[in-house]
Amino acid sequence: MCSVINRVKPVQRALALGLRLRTSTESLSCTAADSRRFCPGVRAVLEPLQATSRRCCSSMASTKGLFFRQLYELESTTYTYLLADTETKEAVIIDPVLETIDRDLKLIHELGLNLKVAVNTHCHADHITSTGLMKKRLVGLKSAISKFSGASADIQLSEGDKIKFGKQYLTVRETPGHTDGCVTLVLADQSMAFTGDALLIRGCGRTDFQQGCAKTLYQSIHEKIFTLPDECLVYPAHDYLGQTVSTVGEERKFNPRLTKNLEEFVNIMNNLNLPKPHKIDISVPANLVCGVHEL
Ligand SMILES: N[C@@H](CCC(=O)N[C@@H](CSS)C(=O)NCC(=O)O)C(=O)O
Ligand SMILES: [Fe+2]
Repeated sequence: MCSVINRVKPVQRALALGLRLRTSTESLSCTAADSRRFCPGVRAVLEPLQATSRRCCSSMASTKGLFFRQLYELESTTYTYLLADTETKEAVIIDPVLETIDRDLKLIHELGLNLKVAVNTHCHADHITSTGLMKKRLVGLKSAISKFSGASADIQLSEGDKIKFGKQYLTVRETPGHTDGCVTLVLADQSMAFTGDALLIRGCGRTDFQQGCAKTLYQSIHEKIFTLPDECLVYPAHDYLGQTVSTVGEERKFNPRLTKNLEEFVNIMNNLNLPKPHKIDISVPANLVCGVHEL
């Protein structure tokens, strides 16, 4: 019994801290097999942890028929997400970065995917999107961004729109506050939310440029993201501490900014005193035209 408790406690600690667990097969599979032999009290602790571990693997999908991959761009610390219908091979890419276009297109080609839409969660200030260049390289690809972003794209998104790929789709939830044109993209079964720079893991997007507004961001996150199921996985556009994924439940409980009341939140956001993103002056104008100067 003691040795079992000793194995469970680090897992609980890791979950409480929001750290990524290794996959169930690596860290919990033997205990899953063993768990049937444990007393009900131990099983009650262990089994939800095994389920969470399976769900929290940052690059796997638990939705049937969904391919999912989290990709990373080193310089701007950006996460790009590739999702596809495993049957039809239709795919969507979220927040692709210019520097990693060759890597992303190679992967799409190797996997035999038919990329339908390249979507930006907002007009990024810290890096240049690859959506415009991708359109030049992939026939039929459409770019998408919020109609409130001020940026040009083939598809101007607004609240409730669906981005379809095969039998799967993402629903658009407008989550302004970091910028006017920020959207969160939610998978049909609400198991995953791509929050851009609105909600970050244990943080949130800054509100001191690009029409940022702390009050608006607070309302967006509480009304449009924290109303999703607790188990919904949160995939942000950036993480500066190496964290890859969180959940709505975790962020509701542990996010040091969003657990405050509105007044305290506004005060925190108005006193972040962050330096401007070093590429802001080239990124914003470029991203207003999908990262290229003619579409
Ligand atoms: N050092 C980076 C920029 C870092 C930064 O400002 N990140 C933004 C998201 S990208 S617009 C942000 O909202 N950060 C919130 C925070 O609390 O860190 C660079 O020079 O590019
Ligand atoms: Fe941003």
